[in-house]
Amino acid sequence: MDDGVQAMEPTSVAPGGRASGGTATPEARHEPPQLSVRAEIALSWRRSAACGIAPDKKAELPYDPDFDSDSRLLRAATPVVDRLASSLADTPTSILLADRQARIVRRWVGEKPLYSALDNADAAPGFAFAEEYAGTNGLGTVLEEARTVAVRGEEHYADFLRHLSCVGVPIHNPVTRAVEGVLDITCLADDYNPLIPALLSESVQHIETRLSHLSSPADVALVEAFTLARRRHRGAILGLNTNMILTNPIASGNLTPHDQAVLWDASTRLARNQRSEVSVDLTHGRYRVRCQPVTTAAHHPAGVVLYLDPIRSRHVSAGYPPSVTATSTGSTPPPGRSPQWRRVIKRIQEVAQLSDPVAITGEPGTGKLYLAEYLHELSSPARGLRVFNAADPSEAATKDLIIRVNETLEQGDNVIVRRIEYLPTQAQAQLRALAATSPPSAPTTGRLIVTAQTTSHTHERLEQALASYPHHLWVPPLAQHTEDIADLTPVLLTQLAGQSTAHCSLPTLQALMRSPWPGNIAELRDALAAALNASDGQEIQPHHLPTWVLKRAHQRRLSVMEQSERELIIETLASVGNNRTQAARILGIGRATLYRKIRTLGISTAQELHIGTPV
Ligand SMILES: Nc1ncnc2c1ncn2[C@@H]1O[C@H](COP(=O)(O)OP(=O)(O)OP(=O)(O)O)[C@@H](O)[C@H]1O
Repeated sequence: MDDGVQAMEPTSVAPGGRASGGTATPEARHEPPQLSVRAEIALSWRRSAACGIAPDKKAELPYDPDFDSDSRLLRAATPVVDRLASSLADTPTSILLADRQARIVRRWVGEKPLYSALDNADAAPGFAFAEEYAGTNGLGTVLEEARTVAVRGEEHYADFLRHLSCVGVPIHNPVTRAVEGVLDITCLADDYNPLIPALLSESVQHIETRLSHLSSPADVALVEAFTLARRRHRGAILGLNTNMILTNPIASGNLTPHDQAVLWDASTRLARNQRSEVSVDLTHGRYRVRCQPVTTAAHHPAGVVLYLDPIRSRHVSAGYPPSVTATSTGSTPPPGRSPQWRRVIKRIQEVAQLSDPVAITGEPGTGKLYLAEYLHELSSPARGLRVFNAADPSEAATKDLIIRVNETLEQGDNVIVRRIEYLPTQAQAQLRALAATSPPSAPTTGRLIVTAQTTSHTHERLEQALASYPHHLWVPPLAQHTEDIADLTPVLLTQLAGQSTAHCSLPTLQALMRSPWPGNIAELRDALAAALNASDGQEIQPHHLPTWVLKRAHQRRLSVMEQSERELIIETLASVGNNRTQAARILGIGRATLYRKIRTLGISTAQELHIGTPV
């Protein structure tokens, strides 16, 4: 009988030491014969093996019971599945509803004995069955394949699921066509009924219709505008709002998540400056970006459609002038492609051709030392480099410091003196005098570079001292070049993790770009260090970021009242591990009110707290 599952040619396979077909035994699984399994199962086994899943060990599935019980998926699915469940009551079947992370958000169980079979397999609300944790199964594999999949008994990759058979059907968002979740029927392995897929498909159709009625007017307006734009424009197009990102094939093939974050930032700046066009450097070159704001029928903002047209090829414009590329100097330019940052790099590049002393100033943590070291590498990499810190009490004996700086310069090594604002006026004058006596004409003498923290309150004497250096470079605060955060984060994460496996998801980058960063790059680095710690070292999601970052990263100007309410909610959620039931109780409001506030105060729209799917 046609069971509604796409027919597949059998394949001979034994992935991960896994035997196949209905004859596998625990022993045979370790020394498997090459048997035939359906191709989709074989593929899934290969993925499971590649994830390092041990078939004979019970998987440690991620467990998070604190999901949004009022999510759009649950609201759309519950009445439909209630009806299906009542028609299946007293049958040996259960129905599972999972979100797009393959986490079970609700289950309906027919006959009572099935409870223990499901519980033994952790098939209960809160547990996530993504393939990377659970191996081949009727939830995670459906999400991987984005289509209906049946997994019968021994087709499961892991032993702890082999007493069950299941079929999962993906639930698509009718507006975006993205998969929103999975509806699954699970039964004991021998109770599999080939009618199940058809039964599920019908229910899923009803759920999708209900989802379309629940879609936000903003999402519907954006999808409509994007669909229209697709027909008219041959190049890359993006549709963006805080809930979703839509791309045509040219855009999805060419844009990295970083590019998407850069474009998101560009569109925000365009809106702020009421401009409609900007040039942006992306991974594959420079693009002219035109921005079309989209509104709902009621004239509320719904997002933007961005049209991208290439200006030059990657070879000409790599975001940096060719003369500062890694190959020309042996050093990598500090990351960033904003006009402000490029100006800094260009100045360093110019100054690197000379050997005069240089003063680098800026707010705390803007990367002055990093740039000073880069200047050293660009100008005279063969020389040694010594860094002195005037703020360090152990180096504060200024007389010694001046002597040691002098000696080092005379030896021909370059010197960086950090935080010279800590030096007494007289010592600053001595340092300046040293600078004056290390002339460009003395090729054997090292180069002096000083850095100082300056703010709007910087003392006039320090200003004068700095002005007397032949070259004075000012480093802009990070708030003035937040678009560079997309380029900075991978470099900072590599600095922190020692390797480049970790990366930020787009919502995380969006949250980072919305933050004001009074402590500049040093503070961004601290935030990423904390996030890295909280994550699994792979993908950093907004909920991994420290709450102080999230608190600042609001999207719209809130009133003072709203702002303090927002902070209170974030703090309360953080204090109870993001458990919304507890948070609502502490705050003395109902859960539904809390969800509404989370949404209206812009806490969850970028999944900042990982407290459910944005709606
Ligand atoms: N452009 C950059 N790219 C990558 N990492 C950077 C960059 N700028 C700064 N960092 C990192 O950020 C941290 C702070 O930078 P740095 O010490 O250079 O700041 P600073 O302005 O000299 O600080 P201070 O104001 O305390 O003197 C360092 O860990 C540094 O490695």
